[in-house]
Amino acid sequence: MWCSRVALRRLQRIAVTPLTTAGGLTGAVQKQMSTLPRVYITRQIPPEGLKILRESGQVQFELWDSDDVPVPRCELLQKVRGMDALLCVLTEKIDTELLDSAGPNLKVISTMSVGFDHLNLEELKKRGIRVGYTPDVLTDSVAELTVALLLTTSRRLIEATHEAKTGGWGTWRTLWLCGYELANSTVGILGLGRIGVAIAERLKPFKVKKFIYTDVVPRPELASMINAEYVSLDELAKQSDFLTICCALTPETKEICNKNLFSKMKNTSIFINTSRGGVVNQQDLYEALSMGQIAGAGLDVTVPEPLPTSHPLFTLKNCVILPHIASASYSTRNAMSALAANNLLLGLTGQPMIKELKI
Ligand SMILES: O=C(O)C(=O)CO
Repeated sequence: MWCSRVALRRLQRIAVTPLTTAGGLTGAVQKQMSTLPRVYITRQIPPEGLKILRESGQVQFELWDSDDVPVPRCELLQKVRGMDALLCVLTEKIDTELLDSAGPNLKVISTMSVGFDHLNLEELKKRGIRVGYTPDVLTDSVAELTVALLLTTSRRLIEATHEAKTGGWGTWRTLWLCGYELANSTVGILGLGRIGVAIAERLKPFKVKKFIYTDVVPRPELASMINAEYVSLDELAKQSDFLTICCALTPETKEICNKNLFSKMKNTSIFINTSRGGVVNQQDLYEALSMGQIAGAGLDVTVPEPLPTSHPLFTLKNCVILPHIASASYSTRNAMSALAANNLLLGLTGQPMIKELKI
C-alpha cells in the first residue's frame, strides 16, 4: 500500500539522471551513456555531491528526489536492482535483503554519514562490496552541537525560556532555575575518537578541571591532545559531572548506558548523547531522570527516530531532546555530500577512496 503508484507519485516528484534525460542527444552519445555505471541515490542530497556526480561524466544516476520522506523500502528494493553503486544516508538499512535485490553488479556503497550501524558489514565484506563513509568533515559541527546541547541541558535553557514566555518569571530568586557549571568539573567521554577530542577542546576554555575517558583500549595519542586520563567504565560513571557519549553503535556498545551505569552516576551529573540512540536503554534513562538519580540528559539521538511525541522522555523537564541535528550545518552537510560522491566515484573506478571503511 505504501508503495502504491499513487503514493509513490505523490512522494517522488522526479527520478532523474541528467545524463539520460537530456534532450537532443545523438544516438552515439546515448549509447555511450548507457554503458556508464548505474548509481542509485536514496535521498535528495545537498547540491555539492550531485554536482560532482553530474560533472564527472562517469556515472548515470537516479535519485529519490525528496529530503522530506525517505524512499519507501519496497521502492528502494526495486530501484537498486542491477545498480553498480548506491549512495545512501543513515535511514536506509543496507542488509542481506537489499543486497540480494541489488544483485551481483553492486560494487560500492557510499554512505553520507560517519555512522555505519545501518550497514551489514559482514554481508558487504562477504560480497566484496567496498564501503565509503564521511568521517572528519562533520567533527567540528558535531562537537559544536554537543557543547550547545550540554550547556542547554546543564543551565536549563529550555525550561528558562519557557518560564520567561509563559509568565513563570516572577521576582529574581536565589535558587530558581539553578543548574550545573563546567568550571572545576570532571568531564567524561565514552568512546574517545576525533569527535570526543573536538568536544574536549571546546570545553577546556570553560575551565574544566579534568577529562577522563573510557574505550575498548586506551587511546594515548588522542588522550594526550586533551590531557585525558583512561579509566574504567565504572569510574567514568562515578567521577563524571558531565558524561558525553561519543562511541559508535556496535553489538558491544548497544545499551551500554543502562540502569547499571546510571546507578553509579552522581545525582548532580548531566548525561549527553550525540552518537546513536541505540547505545542507551531509554527506559533506564527515563527512570534515572525521573527518580533524580542523575540531574539531566541532552539527547540528539533516540530510538526510534523520530521519537514519538507521546514518548515518556518528552514529559521530563530535565531531558532536552533534539531531532538528530549534530551535523546539520550547511557547510558540513555539503562537505558530507561531496565526500560521499567522491568516495563513490573512486570506488567505482577501483581507486582508494578518500574515506573507506576497512571491513
Ligand atoms: O553522520 C552520521 O552518522 C550522523 O549521525 C549525522 O549526524
